[in-house]
Amino acid sequence: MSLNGKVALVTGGAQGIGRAVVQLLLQTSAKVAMVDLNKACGEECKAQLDVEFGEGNCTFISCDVSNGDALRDAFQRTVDKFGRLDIVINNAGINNEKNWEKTIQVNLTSVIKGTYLALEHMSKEYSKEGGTIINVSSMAAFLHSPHQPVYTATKHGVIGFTRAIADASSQGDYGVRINVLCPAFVDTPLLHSVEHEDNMGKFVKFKDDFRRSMTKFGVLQPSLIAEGMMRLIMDTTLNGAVMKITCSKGIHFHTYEPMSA
Ligand SMILES: NC(=O)c1ccc[n+]([C@@H]2O[C@H](COP(=O)([O-])OP(=O)(O)OC[C@H]3O[C@@H](n4cnc5c(N)ncnc54)[C@H](O)[C@@H]3O)[C@@H](O)[C@H]2O)c1
Ligand SMILES: CCCCC[C@H](O)/C=C/C=C\C=C\C=C\[C@@H](O)[C@@H](O)CCCC(=O)O
Repeated sequence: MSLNGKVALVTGGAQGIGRAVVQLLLQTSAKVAMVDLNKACGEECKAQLDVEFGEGNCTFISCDVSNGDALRDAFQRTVDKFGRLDIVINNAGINNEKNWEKTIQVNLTSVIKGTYLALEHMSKEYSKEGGTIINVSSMAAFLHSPHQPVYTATKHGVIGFTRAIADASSQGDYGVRINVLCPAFVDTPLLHSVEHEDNMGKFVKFKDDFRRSMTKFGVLQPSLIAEGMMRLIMDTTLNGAVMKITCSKGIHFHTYEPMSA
């Protein structure tokens, strides 16, 4: 399994799930642009990856994905540095029910913008060579919690948008496969943010419910989510697929009823 000659851009790549996929992409010989808001974490992560994989394979771009101009610039800088773009993972996400408008901006609006920018750089519509996009949703889109109403809404939105744009890609012959990934609970710093009133506002009172769900359903490691992403990247038959990753069923796919009149 090699991605030699391929270039990937991963948002939220400095930590958690994003970091695990950056690592796996480098292991499979892709060049990677790690796009993240957290400059200190991003620079430290890049320094470690340079030691492990050699300089010149990974670049860190400091960027807030909710700033449209900065996100556009991050895509351009990736192509300027590595000469092309083949894989885009719109992964950056937050969990903030207090500043819920920001949650919509980061988790949904930026995923939509990231998808459109990816298409500008990869779609045959723009005379490019094709590629693949993964948008990160959550099992919260299937098993909601009273603790995270707006987070849940954004993750539903990511699935709806991704399935529709994937259809547009296949019908419009864009040459770009676009899929969505829904992890259950994953052991990352984000998961621990559910404990805090600064993030959760009045919904913090449901944190015991949330903790019970974590105990019931278990907590996954980021490396398994990266493995799921690699499958979405490699399997050229997949477009508009909704991959779920849970402790009970591992990596599997959601099935939808065919539409009837
Ligand atoms: N951890 C879980 O249990 C879990 C479960 C399902 C889905 N997810 C989703 O997976 C994705 C990654 O989450 P994680 O658990 O790795 O979180 P994390 O907080 O560990 O990492 C997220 C990364 O995104 C970056 N980021 C946040 N806001 C940003 C912004 N505006 N611009 C650029 N970068 C930004 C952070 O700096 C961080 O490096 C998110 O979309 C999240 O909703 C997480
Ligand atoms: C701040 C981060 C929040 C993360 C939210 C997280 O993604 C929410 C997960 C919610 C539920 C997970 C449930 C997992 C259940 C499975 O083990 C299984 O029982 C259900 C399988 C259903 C299916 O795959 O069809």
